[in-house]
Amino acid sequence: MSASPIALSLTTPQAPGGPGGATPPSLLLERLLVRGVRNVAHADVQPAPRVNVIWGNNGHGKTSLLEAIYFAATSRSFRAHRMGELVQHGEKVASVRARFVERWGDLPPLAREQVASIEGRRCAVLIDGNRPPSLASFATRSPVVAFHPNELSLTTGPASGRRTLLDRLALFMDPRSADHRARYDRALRARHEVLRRAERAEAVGDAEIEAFEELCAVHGAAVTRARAAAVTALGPELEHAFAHIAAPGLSLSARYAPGGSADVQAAREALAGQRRRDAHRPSAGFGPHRDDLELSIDGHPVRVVASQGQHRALTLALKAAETATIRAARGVEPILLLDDVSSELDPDRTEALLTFLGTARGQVFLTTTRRELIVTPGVDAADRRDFRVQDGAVTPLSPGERP
Ligand SMILES: Nc1ncnc2c1ncn2[C@@H]1O[C@H](COP(=O)(O)OP(=O)(O)OP(=O)(O)O)[C@@H](O)[C@H]1O
Repeated sequence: MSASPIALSLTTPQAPGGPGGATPPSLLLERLLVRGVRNVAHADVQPAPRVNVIWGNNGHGKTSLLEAIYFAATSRSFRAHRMGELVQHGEKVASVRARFVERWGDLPPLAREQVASIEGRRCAVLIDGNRPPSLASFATRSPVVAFHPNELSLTTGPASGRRTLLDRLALFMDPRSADHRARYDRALRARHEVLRRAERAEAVGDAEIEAFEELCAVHGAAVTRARAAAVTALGPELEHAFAHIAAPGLSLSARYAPGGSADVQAAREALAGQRRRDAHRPSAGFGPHRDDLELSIDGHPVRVVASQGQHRALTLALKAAETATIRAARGVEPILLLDDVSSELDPDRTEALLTFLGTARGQVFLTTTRRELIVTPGVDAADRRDFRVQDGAVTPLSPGERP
């Protein structure tokens, strides 16, 4: 198959005081030690500050390496349903140790070591040897944005994917939102259980139902407010990114479609009024677990009017907008993790994505099976490093080894 090289229009950031002013604050992963993450039994990686190309054949561990970076930064995975999936078969523990450095112009760099590990179902995290106050505070320290092929269904798939996107943004804009979300989910499940017991004529007091509804109303309203703020911040970034990536002249709009209410009293009343019906449904008919992010092109829902190419462009625009929104909220360039983007996209769209993401000026990790396609003409040799992944072993390649 013949394919044109993907020109990554990245540049090496200017030194402080150079053209364009001070270096933008950025986050760098300087070193990564991986133990027992999927098929990567052991890896010691020292990435370049700008572009890192992770190259290898299918099924050799490229995505697992990206997943390890994501895990060290967020304590989560971008693809696992259960975190235990990351633990290498036959092992008990998976762990990743990462040295992150924040650079803020002329100020001395801020370095820290983050460790994330899983043992059984337990996930533990440390920052410089200390437990952070919460997983949310851990996840916001080192912002990363991952883009992997599954996300190509972000605009066509279920609303849960879009809610997850909003929650990631909300986390950076208001770290307490993650706690509200967790408490809301627990209260919602508990209310449902109580309603079912009541339906089976078991003795359930109104006070018990009201207590759970109160928790649903309070934490649900907080989730609704946080997601509404996330959509307000995301909207303009998304329009800008879409205009850049898709054909010009199309107007894109994003609207928050809440399934609940930001008003606690209104939420209380809605839940109380739906008890009988909710007992027979898989979940409550009211609340932020029913939220969606509605996207439309020229006033028509994207589900109905968008072509396949436009869906892809829109997904890329969502990731670019996520990056910009997190950058604005956190104040540093997020690290970008791009998994096998080129295999799913036509060359024009891929180039558009990479051109757009190139303006982000942060550290980039990307996986590919075709290393010869990734060309980075604006990047100094010292700012790019390529790694080969074979049977879970990660080896740096010298620049001379480039095809
Ligand atoms: N818990 C696990 N323990 C050991 N191996 C695993 C585990 N989970 C997945 N694997 C295997 O790890 C290998 C690497 O998977 P990975 O998705 O990282 O490959 P990849 O190089 O990104 O492939 P592709 O290019 O097809 O996306 C696969 O062969 C997979 O079956």
